[in-house]
Amino acid sequence: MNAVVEVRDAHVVHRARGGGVFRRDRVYALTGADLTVGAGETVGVVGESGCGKSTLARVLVGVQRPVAGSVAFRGRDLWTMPAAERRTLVGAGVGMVFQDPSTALNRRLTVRRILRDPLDVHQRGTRAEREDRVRELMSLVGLPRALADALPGQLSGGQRQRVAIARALALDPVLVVADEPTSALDVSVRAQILNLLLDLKERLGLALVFVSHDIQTVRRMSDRVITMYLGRIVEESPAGRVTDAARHPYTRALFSATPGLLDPIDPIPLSGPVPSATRPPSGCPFRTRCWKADGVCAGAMPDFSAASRPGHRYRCHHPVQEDESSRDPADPVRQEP
Ligand SMILES: Nc1ncnc2c1ncn2[C@@H]1O[C@H](COP(=O)(O)OP(=O)(O)OP(=O)(O)O)[C@@H](O)[C@H]1O
Repeated sequence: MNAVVEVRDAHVVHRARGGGVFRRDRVYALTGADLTVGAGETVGVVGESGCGKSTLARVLVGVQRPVAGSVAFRGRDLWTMPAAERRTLVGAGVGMVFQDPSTALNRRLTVRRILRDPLDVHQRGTRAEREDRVRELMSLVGLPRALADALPGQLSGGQRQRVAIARALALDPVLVVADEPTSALDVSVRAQILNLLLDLKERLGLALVFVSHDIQTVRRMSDRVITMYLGRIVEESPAGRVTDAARHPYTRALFSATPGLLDPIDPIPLSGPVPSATRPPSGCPFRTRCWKADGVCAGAMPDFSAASRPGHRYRCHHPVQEDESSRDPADPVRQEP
């Protein structure tokens, strides 16, 4: 695989929010993350709220420095190069699309200025060429030219997200990272924005990392699905088979709870809350909610095992069998953190 970005054993630890200067709690937002995104592929990232999806996205685009581990963009280690070089390399090579275009766009700038800004900052072409590029970008994302002088507040939510996507594409990136790009939009325009992203990805040969709570959408959009739980990547599987071939109990449970599957599977209810990211359980972090967990799971987080299909791997001591359709009826054995 021709790698665009490679994250190796990345850890991100935050100081817990609130609690004043004497509070020393640490939030383990990302632990030992390994991920390679290849040229032209779409990688979906799923997991419950707070599991570290956005943190992983921020690490991928070089705005969050891991406390340990490495991030290489097109083969170059981002955190050993000077900051200015990193900003130029990532600024031109990666586009980022955020959840809420109302806050991601400067309210005082016209569409034209918003789209010209990255071209000005990176000094791309002459002024006339930049204006041409702005028109080209607007047409690429299906925005009428008449909107060039509009302010974000004069646009609909869908149009604003089109502007945000056009801005992300301004410098011809090789990778676009979209973090919940449709969750702030009306249901009626979500499909249009998703189709636009897929269409652009195909036309421009982009790699796309797609972070979403919407598991069905991730499955439809992606070549590969990454499942995260409490700061860890627990499974990586080809998207087409994720509902029936996933081996990690958490991936199975997550997808089983998704309405609207073509082939519905028996729902696997997860009991109990997600443990705190300030005090993750020892061993496998999912063990406190897992019906398969035993003492082994409390001891250590297993390394990745390769499943039978290429591109499919998981970290679990007691993986679900591929033909195991539902939760084991035996009483769940849950371990205390
Ligand atoms: N700047 C920060 N300071 C302290 N804790 C943080 C910070 N950013 C994230 N966290 C914590 O790190 C963990 C991972 O957060 P992250 O936003 O990556 O999760 P997420 O899966 O994207 O969540 P959501 O789906 O709700 O957006 C959470 O426990 C979150 O509260």
